Amino acid sequence: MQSPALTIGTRGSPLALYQANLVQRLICEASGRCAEQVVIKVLKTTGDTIKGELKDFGGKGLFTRELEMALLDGTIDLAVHSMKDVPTVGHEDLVVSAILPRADVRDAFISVKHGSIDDLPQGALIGSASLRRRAQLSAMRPDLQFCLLRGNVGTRLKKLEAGVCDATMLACAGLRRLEQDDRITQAVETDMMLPAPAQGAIGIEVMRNRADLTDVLAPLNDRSTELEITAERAFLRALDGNCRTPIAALAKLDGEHLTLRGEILAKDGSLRIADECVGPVATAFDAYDLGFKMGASVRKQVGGRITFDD
Ligand SMILES: NCc1[nH]cc(CCC(=O)O)c1CC(=O)O
Repeated sequence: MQSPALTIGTRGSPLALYQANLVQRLICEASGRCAEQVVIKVLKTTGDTIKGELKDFGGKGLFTRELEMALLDGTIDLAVHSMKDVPTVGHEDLVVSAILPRADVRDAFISVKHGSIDDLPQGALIGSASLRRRAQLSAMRPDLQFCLLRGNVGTRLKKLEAGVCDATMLACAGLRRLEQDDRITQAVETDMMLPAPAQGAIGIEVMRNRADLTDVLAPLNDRSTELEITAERAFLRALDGNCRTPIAALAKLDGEHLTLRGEILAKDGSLRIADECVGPVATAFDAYDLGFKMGASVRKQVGGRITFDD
């Protein structure tokens, strides 16, 4: 008997569409379904229609909320997300049930005139809406100035070329997926700039009660990436639920051991508290525990020195 068609919900940006197409292809390969049995449905999300600063719109779940509503009302069977955009506290009826192998986790520095962050002239203008990137750059270079550079990756690169700002920062992973990685001026090493929790990872969210999808999705899950981003997101969860605080985290699984690095910064970069820990991790629970404990410990170290908006 032929199984009913599965519907993948996605945002309409080129990056989201690429990611949905990738998931469609992987599901077909793993389950032997043909492409007609796995259809892609494009949904508009709030994050795609607003123009101002993300944090002014209650940043939480901006890019994922509509897809989650569509999962809950049965419009779609699977939602494909950049895990970086997925809030750490989710709906109780939903679950992220597969994480694809992670791409390049680094941030990319992109500029027409300047070869690297270190080469930027005094007072250079950086186009970025990301609180984390602004804070990290300010910590390195307090002279830098910032402006908003919103829109999808293509739009941002066009604005940069038009001279709206001196440089911008984007995730290497997204640029690679859009075959725009030849635009990367400097792939910034993670010891210079720690990425956002879950940067570079794609996740597939479904209704928790869809046991029928377990067999379809299990082959797509990458265990190392799953454990790494679980620790990173637990660190984030212990510190902030609103994506209004500059927080970075990166975990690396090496055999049975997970190394987690994390940091929180004041928005203007004037204070940066970083931590690192290593522990044996066999399950996602272990990874969560390790991340959450480090987050709680950093929260203590912060004391009252950084304002949390939650
Ligand atoms: N917040 C937008 C967003 N969500 C995921 C990515 C890139 C791909 C990824 O990190 O998986 C981007 C753009 C960017 O930061 O450059």
